[in-house]
Amino acid sequence: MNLDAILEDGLGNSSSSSQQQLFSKGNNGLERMTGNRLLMQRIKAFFIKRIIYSKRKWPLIITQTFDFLISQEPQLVLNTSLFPYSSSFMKVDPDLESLSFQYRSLFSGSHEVSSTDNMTGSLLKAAHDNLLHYRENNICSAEFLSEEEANTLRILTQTIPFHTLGIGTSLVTNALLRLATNSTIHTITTTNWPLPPDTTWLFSSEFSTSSLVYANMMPLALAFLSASFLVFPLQERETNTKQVQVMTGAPVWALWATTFLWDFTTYMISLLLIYICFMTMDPNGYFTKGEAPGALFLLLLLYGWGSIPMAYVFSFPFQTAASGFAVLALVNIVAGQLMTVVVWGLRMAEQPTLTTVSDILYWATSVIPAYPVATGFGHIVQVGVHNSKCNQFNETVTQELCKALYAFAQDNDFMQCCRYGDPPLCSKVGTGVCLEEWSYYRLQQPGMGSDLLSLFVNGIIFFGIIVFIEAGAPIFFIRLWRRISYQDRKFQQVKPQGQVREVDEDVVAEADLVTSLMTGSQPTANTLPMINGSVDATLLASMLSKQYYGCLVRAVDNISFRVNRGECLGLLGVNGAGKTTTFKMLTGDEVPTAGDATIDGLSLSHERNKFVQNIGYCPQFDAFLDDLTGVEMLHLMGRLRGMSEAQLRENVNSLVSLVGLTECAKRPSSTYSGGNRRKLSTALALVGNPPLVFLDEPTSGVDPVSRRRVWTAIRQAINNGQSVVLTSHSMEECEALCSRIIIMSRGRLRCVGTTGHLKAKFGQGYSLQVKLRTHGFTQGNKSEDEQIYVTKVNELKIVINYFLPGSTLTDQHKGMLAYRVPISVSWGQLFSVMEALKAGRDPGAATPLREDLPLASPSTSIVEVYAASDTSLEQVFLSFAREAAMEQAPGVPGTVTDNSVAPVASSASIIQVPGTNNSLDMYEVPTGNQGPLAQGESSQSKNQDGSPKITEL
Ligand SMILES: Nc1ncnc2c1ncn2[C@@H]1O[C@H](COP(=O)(O)OP(=O)(O)OP(=O)(O)O)[C@@H](O)[C@H]1O
Repeated sequence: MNLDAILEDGLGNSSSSSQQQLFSKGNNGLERMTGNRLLMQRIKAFFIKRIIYSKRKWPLIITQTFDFLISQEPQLVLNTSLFPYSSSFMKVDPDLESLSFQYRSLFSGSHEVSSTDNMTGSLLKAAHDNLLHYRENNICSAEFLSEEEANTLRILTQTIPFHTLGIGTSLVTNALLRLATNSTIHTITTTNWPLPPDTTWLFSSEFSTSSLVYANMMPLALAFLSASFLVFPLQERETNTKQVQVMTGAPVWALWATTFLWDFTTYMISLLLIYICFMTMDPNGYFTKGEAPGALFLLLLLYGWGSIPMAYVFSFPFQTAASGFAVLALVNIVAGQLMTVVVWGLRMAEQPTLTTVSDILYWATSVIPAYPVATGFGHIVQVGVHNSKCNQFNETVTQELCKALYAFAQDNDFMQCCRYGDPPLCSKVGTGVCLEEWSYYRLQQPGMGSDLLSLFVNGIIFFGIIVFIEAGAPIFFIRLWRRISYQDRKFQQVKPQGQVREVDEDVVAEADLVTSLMTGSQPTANTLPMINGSVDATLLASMLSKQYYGCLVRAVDNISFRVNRGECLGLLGVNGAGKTTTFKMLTGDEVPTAGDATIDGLSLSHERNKFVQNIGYCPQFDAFLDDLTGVEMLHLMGRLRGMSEAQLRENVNSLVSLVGLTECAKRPSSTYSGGNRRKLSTALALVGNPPLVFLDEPTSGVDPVSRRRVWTAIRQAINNGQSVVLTSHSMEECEALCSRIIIMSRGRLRCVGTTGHLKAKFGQGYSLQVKLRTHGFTQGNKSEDEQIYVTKVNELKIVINYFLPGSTLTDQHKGMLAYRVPISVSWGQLFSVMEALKAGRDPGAATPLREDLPLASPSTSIVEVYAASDTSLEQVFLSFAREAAMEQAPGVPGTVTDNSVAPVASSASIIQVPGTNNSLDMYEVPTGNQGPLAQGESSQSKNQDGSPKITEL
């Protein structure tokens, strides 16, 4: 089976009858793997994910692998050919004509040398004539001066172009060589080659500039390589993909272990390439002689062990891969380059205080792997330099040299290398010290033992930090801090914002029921009507609250509810009501400030991991890896949930066709439209049939046809016995799917019950929507039209209140009025009044005529069209939303936005209407913007039967 087949289908049809005992009958009739087989399947799923990701992200992998090559520098030969057109001057005293002749012979072709008696004058004139040409082409001039004591050869070089000093020196030395040999055959070539430098320092000092160069250049390359390992875990965390994977019950250590193994394997490829380069391109032999190759390999290996988990730790605090990568690369560069120079510089000063500071900095910076690897490179070079001091010449030359030095210069350092003779020659000289080779691994500097140890410890520390974070230690410390700092008590004292509302009796009864189910106590009389037979609840959420750090208001305030088995519970509320926060607490993403929840007895606060394993979660923002296709993501989640390959294929295929993803299922999800991404998120929550499914706005942005397909998938899950909690801003969706609904407002539960119950309780009567004509009353006079519109709207309100007694204005915009009409008004009455108004007729034709009414005079009707319907869930929802808006800004009408219309009185307004018998009638018009009818009507505005109060004067 090829790789693609494995990637798509997993390990193929490996389940056989003999393996059946490895499965357990899970929820909803699906068999789930258990024990080691499940663990192996999950590890396999994680690896497949990384293979696919790496396959799609090949540019990143290539960059990771070849990143170190950026540090290679070519060598540069310094001669006049670097400047195509040079012109310079030469001043020659008569005694040095022959030398100057040789000098001039080094210039040919486009290079020009002019003789002068006044060098300064000539240079100034050249600069004055053409400054640009002077700066860029007058690279070096020379003076050959014959003076009394000695002849002087002076070179005057430009400072702006690079390498002029080197070129000038090369010209002069070659002129001298030609003069000395009287031939043009021999030349001295001058090169500039920053890495590696020449070897003249070999005998001068233990400290080598070359080792500093290595210590600086290699970490630069490695800084980016190791920082790149942060990208994948950060993406997984940031997109919530990690959370949904862990919620399947897959052990988080397996996730990290597979991530590390994969990254380390990738790193090993880079390591081997770096290693081969060192072994093949090492002219000085620092890394190829003796123990050096082994030491280098170990250093690079341990750098991977230390730096990869450090990248993982850095993936936690950042929100985007770009910022995390940049900061980590910077930290690596500062530790690996800047600190190396600082520590070595302080040590070079050879002052006790500075040496102590340098030692402290050395150990402090060693916690960042970039530093020990940098010093490790330096130490390899230093030890190599030390060990090869005596290997500069072959045996014969060394012995001859030693004899000569022993005779004439016993204090020469090279005497340390004279180890032949008995006793060895080196032991007989004044210093009495024979050079001993150092081990690369010794702990004493410049051995690299301490560097290797630091890297090893780094790995353990960073893995320890990951374990610490994943074990929930931060949560533990947050709770501890809350307890120590009395935050819990302060939380209890926080008063809910806005006015304190009466709590609905159903909400109280639901909370009582949850408490009695959680504690096993007897249900109270309140709850008995809610228990229709026995209660079989999957989820119980009890007194959950969340107060975000630094916020005065609780995002969720003491809510209790249950979700029955095989039930779809709708969680409704306006933006910011606290729905997502509720989901986040129940999925372990946020820690509740107070309260607890259980799923089949597993407690959120005590068994968080086991609790969340039962949940399939479709978060508000899509949680999947964009580089994987829909099918690959579904396979990943199914495998993590322990499905066998055969069941998985079937389940995935059916979900893909159910939600309508067939066309794009095999494309990377980065190419999906917004609606298709939501469909995939829903399918991911449903795959593997988890017992409880949280769907946070699953169909936002999904077209109406596809939405119904998603509904079918959700209904199928409910029919399977799965429980679903759904948030949606589509009331149609909630009515179609949910058997019970809870409405949240400003963090609190406002009502709970079946849709029928909520409509009956909070939405009595009908809803009437009237679309108004806003112009066309005059012959195009806009301001007159406006005035007539305002008058007519006010008249219409009076008429509706009169002919449809008890109607309440619930909403008003320019061009629209919305009323709630009580049941006491019959459908027939409603339609005949509205039809008359629409036709511009007097509604008196349908009811006893009152000639004094303002609309009785014939004119163009303001009613363009109207619609009347039974109260919908949306209207119940809107009434709560309006109530919340009014609470937020008391005194400001919730949704009345039509400033052109005279505002509806805040409690009741009195409008005078001319009467037929010269008497004045006064109508009290009830205010719009009231809460749900069940919360009580204004006694001022209504009679007891609900009709408008009319007072005749
Ligand atoms: N991380 C946070 N820090 C501080 N406040 C937050 C945080 N997350 C949410 N909130 C606040 O908590 C309240 C509830 O937010 P939440 O996202 O739960 O609402 P919601 O009902 O899901 O809204 P929507 O329908 O827009 O998704 C809001 O006032 C929000 O500003």
